[in-house]
Amino acid sequence: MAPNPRIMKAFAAMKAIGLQETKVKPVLKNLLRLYDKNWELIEEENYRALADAIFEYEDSKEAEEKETREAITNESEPPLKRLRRQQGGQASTSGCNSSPVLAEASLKRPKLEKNDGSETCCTQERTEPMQFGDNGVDSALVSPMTPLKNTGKESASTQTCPGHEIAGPIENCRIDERTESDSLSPRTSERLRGKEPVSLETTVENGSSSILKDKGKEPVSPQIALRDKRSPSRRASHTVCLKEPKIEPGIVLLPREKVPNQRTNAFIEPKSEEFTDDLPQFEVPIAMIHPLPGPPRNEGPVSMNTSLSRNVSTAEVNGQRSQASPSVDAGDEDDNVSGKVCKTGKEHELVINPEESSASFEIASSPLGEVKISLSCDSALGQSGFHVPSLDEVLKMVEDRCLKSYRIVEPNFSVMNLMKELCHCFLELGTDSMDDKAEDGRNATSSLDTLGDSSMINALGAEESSNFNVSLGSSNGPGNFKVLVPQVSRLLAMDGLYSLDPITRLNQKVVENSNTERDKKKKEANPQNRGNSSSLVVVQQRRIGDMWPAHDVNDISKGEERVRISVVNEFGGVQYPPLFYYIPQNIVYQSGYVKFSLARIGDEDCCSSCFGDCLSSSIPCACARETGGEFAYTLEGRVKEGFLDECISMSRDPDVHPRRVYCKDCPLERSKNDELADPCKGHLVRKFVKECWSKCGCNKQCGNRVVQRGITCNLQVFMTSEGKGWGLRTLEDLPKGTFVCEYVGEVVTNTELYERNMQSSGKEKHTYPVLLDADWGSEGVLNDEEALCLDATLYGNVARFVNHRCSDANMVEIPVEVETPDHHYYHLAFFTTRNIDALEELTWDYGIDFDDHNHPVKAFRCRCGSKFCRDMKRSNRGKSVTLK
Ligand SMILES: C[S@@+](CC[C@H](N)C(=O)[O-])C[C@H]1O[C@@H](n2cnc3c(N)ncnc32)[C@H](O)[C@@H]1O
Repeated sequence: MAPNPRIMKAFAAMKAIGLQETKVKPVLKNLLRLYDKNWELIEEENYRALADAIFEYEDSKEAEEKETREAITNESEPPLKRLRRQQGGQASTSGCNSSPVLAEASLKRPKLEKNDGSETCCTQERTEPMQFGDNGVDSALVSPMTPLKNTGKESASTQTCPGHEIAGPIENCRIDERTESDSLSPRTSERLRGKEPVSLETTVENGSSSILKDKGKEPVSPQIALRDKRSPSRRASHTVCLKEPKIEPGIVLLPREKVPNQRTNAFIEPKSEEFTDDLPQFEVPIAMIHPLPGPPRNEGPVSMNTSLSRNVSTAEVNGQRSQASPSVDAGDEDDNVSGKVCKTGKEHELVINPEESSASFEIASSPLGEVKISLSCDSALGQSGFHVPSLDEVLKMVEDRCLKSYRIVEPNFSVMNLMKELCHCFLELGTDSMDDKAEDGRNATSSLDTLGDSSMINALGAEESSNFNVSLGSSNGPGNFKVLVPQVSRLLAMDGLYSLDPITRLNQKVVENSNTERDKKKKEANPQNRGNSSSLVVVQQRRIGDMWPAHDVNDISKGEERVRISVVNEFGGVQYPPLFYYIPQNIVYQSGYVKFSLARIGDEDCCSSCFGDCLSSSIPCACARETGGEFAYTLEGRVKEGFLDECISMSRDPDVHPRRVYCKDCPLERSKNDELADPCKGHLVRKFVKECWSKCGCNKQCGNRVVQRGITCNLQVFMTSEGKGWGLRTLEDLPKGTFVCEYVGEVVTNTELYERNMQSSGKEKHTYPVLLDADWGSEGVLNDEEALCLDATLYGNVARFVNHRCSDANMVEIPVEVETPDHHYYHLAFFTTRNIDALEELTWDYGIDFDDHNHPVKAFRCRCGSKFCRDMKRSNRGKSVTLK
């Protein structure tokens, strides 16, 4: 590609004032991005903006280096940046302390467009550093702006793209990682869409972005679509071979236009940021959460028409104004309502007499929002042998009756929730504006103590205001059912959360005992162990605009998995994750080409003559071909150590794995800066596991069918303490190599993902797309309509809660072939990288390069707590704070 004359001019201008290209290039890149490639702004006043920016950058870099030096001196430890370079593959797997770090979303956009132009991609095994550079921009490889992008694991030159030197047909330089296995049994060459599997041709259209991942420590994979903003005459054609399947979760593909500030940040990023332990607003749901409309006000046998201004409330029963209950104090004449003013004069009470004259129903709230419900029923009076039944019994019976009588289809319906709903409605109706305290609502804490102190006074007292108490009346009196709800802010409705999480209280105990009573913790944390009180603790989350399914905190999978997966927040605040639909298997959204058919599975890709369990056969069947003629799984259903270790090493220390594909013009790099793209850093050739499937003769329990049988571990979604938002943990000890879960989501094309991101606000804190790029290098030309991603934002499984951990994550992702030998679509499965104790958080390395300041959008600030954390500034800040 001919050097851009404007770039050359800029370099020349800067050279004239003593600034070398190496310093100029990264800053220029960012400036171009910042100014949307408006060269005029850069060229103005003899490149003043550029010069200023370079000096500013130099200053901030100097300050940062100073800070780092100080931290190193203080701690007698090598800088984490170095650790990252040197120890990526030797990460410790235990004893990681959690230094809190802030999080932020990392946003990218995919667009790989097909090009029928020149072949610009090559794939090859790289052992020698190769030189690059014909356009005067290669100096970026050693740019100060990206000191760690090249990681030190390999010299700058080793990352340079050979493409400029390697001409000729792609076939000549492409590598097929399945050579060995193919020699055992020819791999099907059939390709979806009828394309020859010889090259991946991608037209990267300028003026837009595309990024997926740049681990910094390893090659990157393209995740970004490139939208054409250029004139056709300026389009560049690039053929790209991609073979690096490192998946990028937590990276969402967003149009650059939506993140102008982040672009700005990227430019000035080298300055350290203020450390704060404030929790980021993780609870901002991924999906738009609208304020809930008030629940139906005129439904059911009792219609309440309340008009609450200050202490005023009225009630009608079946259209008639209610009679004051015996408890009503008629002294509230000023308000001219039938209601009670308590001694404090600050409570109002709504009294409804059901049709039975002998029953009364009371609901009251204090100015602080505490709500009391009291149902008095004297029909038992005079009946001999009356005893007070247990609350559980009563609730169960009522629920059974309600389910039958009112044809309630929601299996998680509970009276307690009904009562809570009542309280919420009362609060909602009695409050002027829902908007004022929307934020507070996120922090509202509540819990359920079904057997706790029944004293209404205590329950309403300030100290106890976070308890939810239920009690029955005295044994010799009428059944008097009282539900006290403290300040459960109606504002929780903003998040669709009626936050009466019963598990919270149990788990508060877990926290208290965290160091000493692990077994007890396990028991308490697992709602499956909580005996028959579970009927009380199913919390029904309200629907948002009728669009969203409620979460069931006892089992977020709602029975879709073989095990229940509970949800807990031990810290109060929002009790439920953002709403999404739980799906146990990937589902195609619309255009993704995922076609399974038996006809596509050749004899060499299945074991039709097998019977029972393939693993028990002395000769491995055809399904072991993909893994070199040996099954990847042990008889216990774990990934074999050797295979696993190789996958782990590939993830942690990719540089020791030379098998890569290199793009001549890497779309990922172009996505960062399409005019001054860095050379491709190479894409790892990944190892697949192949499982038996329907065309195989074995049975479902065959040892070579692990991922397809789904989750079997006891898992729990929990609120992390480090500020990473929700996370996933195990409730049982897991040996190394255990399959935990698959990353499940909607199968979307890059184009669809791009379109989604165009519509997103760009403010999402958590992001959930992952690229299925593990086999791109062998797929020939993939354009955006063909390249697939998994998006777990709206539809997903528990894997969407797995947080990132730098380098020493306790899970690794392995691509798994199940239904189709074509690796265009595959399953992404998580296996443990070591023995994991119950209650440990499950993590995986997203492969984010936190130092890549060239990214148009910054990654979240990492709070992984690993001593190998690659988010340098975050880590250093954490340390300096610790030292104080
Ligand atoms: C796939 S989601 C993981 C679940 C997420 N924590 C939640 O609450 O839904 C990825 C997002 O989690 C957050 N996250 C994951 N790992 C993190 C880490 N080590 N530090 C800070 N935030 C993290 C980031 O916001 C990221 O975009």
